[in-house]
Amino acid sequence: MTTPSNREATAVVVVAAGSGERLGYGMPKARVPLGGEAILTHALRGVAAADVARQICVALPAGDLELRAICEEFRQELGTDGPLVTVVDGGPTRADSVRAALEAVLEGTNAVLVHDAARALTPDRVFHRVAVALSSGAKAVIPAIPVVDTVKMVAETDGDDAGIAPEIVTGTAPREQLRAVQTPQGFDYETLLRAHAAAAHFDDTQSAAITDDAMLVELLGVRVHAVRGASQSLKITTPLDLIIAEGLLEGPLGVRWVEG
Ligand SMILES: Nc1ccn([C@@H]2O[C@H](COP(=O)(O)OP(=O)(O)OP(=O)(O)O)[C@@H](O)[C@H]2O)c(=O)n1
Ligand SMILES: C[C@](O)(CO)[C@H](O)COP(=O)(O)O
Repeated sequence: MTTPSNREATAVVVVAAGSGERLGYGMPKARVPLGGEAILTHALRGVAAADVARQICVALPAGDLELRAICEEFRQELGTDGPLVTVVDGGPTRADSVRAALEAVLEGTNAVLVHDAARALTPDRVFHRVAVALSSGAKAVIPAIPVVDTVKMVAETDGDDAGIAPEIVTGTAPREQLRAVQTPQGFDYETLLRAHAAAAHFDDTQSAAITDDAMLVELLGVRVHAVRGASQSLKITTPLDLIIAEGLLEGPLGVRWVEG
């Protein structure tokens, strides 16, 4: 495997400030137990194991002392040799949380990987593919996997059809051109700062339409490269995802069963 060469100027931003509404545990998702430990602990271990950065900057729900304690325990677990772990208060949207963390990266940082804590089982090789592409000159890199379902566009049904079904199909997307996009997403630091600065002025509708960092960079006209992601990097969003993640951890081969 090619080794990323820019570790000393790289930071990984871990966004963990979400509320976890769809998971429905009544607590921030980063705190929800997975295999007996918090989702955030798994995510941080994955980032540290990949060893692509000198700093991990974690965005947490403001005032969440339990998650702060989890970060502190993780610092102790790493000891003095590991990356610097810093914590910031996240914001009301994912993009706000990313922005808050970007302001806290170390002087001299020129590359940032933005990672969802919710993708707690992301394997090293995905971090490496992203970091290597960045070191090779990309300004923006995302991990992506082929889409297995047929994807259609729909609209709310009106007129004569309204009594039949709530939605009507308006088109079918060409599946061979579609990819399901994951994190960590890697960026040239200045480019990502510029992209987020532009988005800070979006109205509520525009902000709601921003679902990842690469979209903001695309809006600047910067080329975004895609490397291979992994099914194992699933975003723990619903109760079913948590069951799958537990299964990955506890299965006979643990998380090692997975595809390349
Ligand atoms: N204001 C926010 C919202 C989301 N996130 C983070 O962004 C990642 C992806 O978000 P998602 O999976 O949607 O998490 P939640 O917002 O917690 O989920 P939900 O929408 O179900 O509440 C998660 O690691 C989440 O913690 C964040 O840091 N700050
Ligand atoms: C960034 C992301 O994980 C890429 O797939 C995803 O868009 C986050 O979406 P969410 O609705 O904030 O979970």
